[in-house]
Amino acid sequence: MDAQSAGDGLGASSSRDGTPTSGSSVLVDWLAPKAAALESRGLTRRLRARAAGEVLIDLAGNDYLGLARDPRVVEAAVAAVREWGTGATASRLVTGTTALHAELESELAAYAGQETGLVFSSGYLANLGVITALGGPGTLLISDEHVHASMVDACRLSRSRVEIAPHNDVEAIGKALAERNEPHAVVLVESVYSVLGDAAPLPALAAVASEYGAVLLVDEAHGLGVTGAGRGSVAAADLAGLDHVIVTMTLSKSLASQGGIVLGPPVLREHLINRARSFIFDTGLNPAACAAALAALQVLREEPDRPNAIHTTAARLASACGVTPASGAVVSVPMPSPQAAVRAAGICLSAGVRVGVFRPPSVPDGISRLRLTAHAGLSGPDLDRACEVIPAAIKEVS
Ligand SMILES: Cc1ncc(COP(=O)(O)O)c(C=O)c1O
Repeated sequence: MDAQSAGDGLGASSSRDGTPTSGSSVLVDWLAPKAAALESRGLTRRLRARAAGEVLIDLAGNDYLGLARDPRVVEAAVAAVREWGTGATASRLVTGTTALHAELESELAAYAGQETGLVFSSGYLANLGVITALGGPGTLLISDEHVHASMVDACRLSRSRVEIAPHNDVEAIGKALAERNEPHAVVLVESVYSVLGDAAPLPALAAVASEYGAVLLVDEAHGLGVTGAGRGSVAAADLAGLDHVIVTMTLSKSLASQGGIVLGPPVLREHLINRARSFIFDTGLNPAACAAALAALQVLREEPDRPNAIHTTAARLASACGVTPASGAVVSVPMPSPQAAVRAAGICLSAGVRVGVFRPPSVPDGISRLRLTAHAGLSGPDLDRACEVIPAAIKEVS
């Protein structure tokens, strides 16, 4: 294509010599109609920067155990910066593995009852890494319809055949496993679902996976620090350490840090070190994040009652909003429309209570929701206030 015809293709946004004309550009012409379409459906997302020192009752963040500002966790991160510097300096396979990464992997594996762990720089990348490393033409991936976007994206990247199973439908999963032609299969679920807040039937899933020679991958992003007295739902169901049950976790919720981990037998860890592209080609997790997660884990070991406060708070919030009690920290309140969800959240915010809003495409069933996260650190008066403000806001917009 010559310069002249390339210029013709630019349309109204550029002059014929390619210089941009005012008021229009290639990107504006391309993206503004998309933005307008989102806006008309009430689905525009906006960033809101938190101000330092802002005082709000927080039911939107995922600091479930209230450890993000715990002095023990903060000091551990600060000490790690002094000791190791501000970054990991390279990928894990080059210079990005420190003694803190190794310690975190063995501590977290031991805590969750697993043989080994491999730390990634986020939970998203942990899911991406393990699923693409196990996936490929000889592997069937069966995914619950409500799994997190990181698992959905991993399925898309994996080059595997993918079957989407109805939510928590063990029979459908069994059927897909029985009818497959692939030698290998992985079933993808969350222990506690991040949007609905309900739990997966793990014992039945592990049994059906075992019956058909498949692997069960459980994302414990919302289980760690919450279910099974903190150790997660896989440990609570006595499935930890089984050869065919593997786990991913994020360090960014209960452990008040950042990062992710894959837990399972040594043969899996070895395979991931050699095959998981989001491990190999990514800079290692910041050592300070490892130190914070280790310190939070230590608090969890020393204060095993901490997760109980999450459950009592979640139960109060669910009852105040008239919804089913949650299996973990996430209380999910269906709303009549995305616009109503956003308005209700706005009313709560002006009354000093921050709640989460989930709208399509973040909700697999298309139903917009308020998402309330129960925190162990919430004081009695703050919880009372939240239980007044949120139902009133829901009533006002419904
Ligand atoms: C179920 C689930 N898996 C994975 C992730 C991704 O974890 P991270 O935020 O560490 O990337 C999240 C977090 O939002 C999640 O809710």
